[in-house]
Amino acid sequence: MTSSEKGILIVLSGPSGVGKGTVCKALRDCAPNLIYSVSATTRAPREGEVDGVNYFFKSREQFQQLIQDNQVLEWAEYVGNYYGTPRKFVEDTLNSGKDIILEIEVQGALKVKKSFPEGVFIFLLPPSMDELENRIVGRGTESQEVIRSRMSVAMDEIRMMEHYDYAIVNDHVEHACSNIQSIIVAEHCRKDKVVSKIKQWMAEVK
Ligand SMILES: Nc1nc2c(ncn2[C@@H]2O[C@H](COP(=O)(O)OP(=O)(O)O)[C@@H](O)[C@H]2O)c(=O)[nH]1
Ligand SMILES: Nc1ncnc2c1ncn2[C@@H]1O[C@H](COP(=O)(O)OP(=O)(O)O)[C@@H](O)[C@H]1O
Repeated sequence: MTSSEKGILIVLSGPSGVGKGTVCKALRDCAPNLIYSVSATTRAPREGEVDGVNYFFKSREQFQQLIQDNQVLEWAEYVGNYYGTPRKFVEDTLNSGKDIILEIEVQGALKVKKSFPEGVFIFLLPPSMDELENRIVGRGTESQEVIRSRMSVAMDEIRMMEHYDYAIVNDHVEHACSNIQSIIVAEHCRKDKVVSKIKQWMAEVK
């Protein structure tokens, strides 16, 4: 790949508890070249979460400063907290020709679509709403009240699925993972991705 070829920007969304984090973790094995964007958030860290690895944990004031300094590509408020994608890391990764995945909620994804219409937008669905609730309760990281809010947001999020290019049901993590991998492979085979290379060959033949 020449350095003039940009990487692919992949956006993965889906309701809380559907398994986005679990699938992304599994993707690290099956798609080792994929780069992960680490978001900034004002949400408190969950047990085991590490600053700079899972999120950059910020105060509300620090987050507002990031917005003011134009350092986030997009940001959104989700169930009382701010979440945003650091801009520079995404741009540098794409410019270096590497693919990057953003695991972000729907409002943010729609903002990214405006600035990166060529991005690939994937929505992760639960096998059923009951299973979604089982997963979010089973994870044991949120209070009953937060779970209720997240379940009600989930319905609105699923309605926004029409804005995405692909929908994947996370029945089994391995299936979801290999489907995402197949999408990435297919996107690399898009003719507009290879057309510049072909033009170069043609010019050399002349
Ligand atoms: N817009 C936006 N959403 C984000 C970002 N980072 C994470 N999110 C989303 O914020 C929502 C809440 O994330 P989190 O509190 O980690 O809960 P979880 O999805 O249940 O693990 C999820 O839908 C994430 O995909 C970001 O940088 N921007
Ligand atoms: N395909 C799956 N089958 C069963 N459980 C799953 C599956 N994917 C994820 N889970 C479980 O669901 C819970 C929520 O997953 P998580 O990755 O934290 O979701 P999200 O990041 O979308 O909020 C976790 O306990 C996880 O182990």
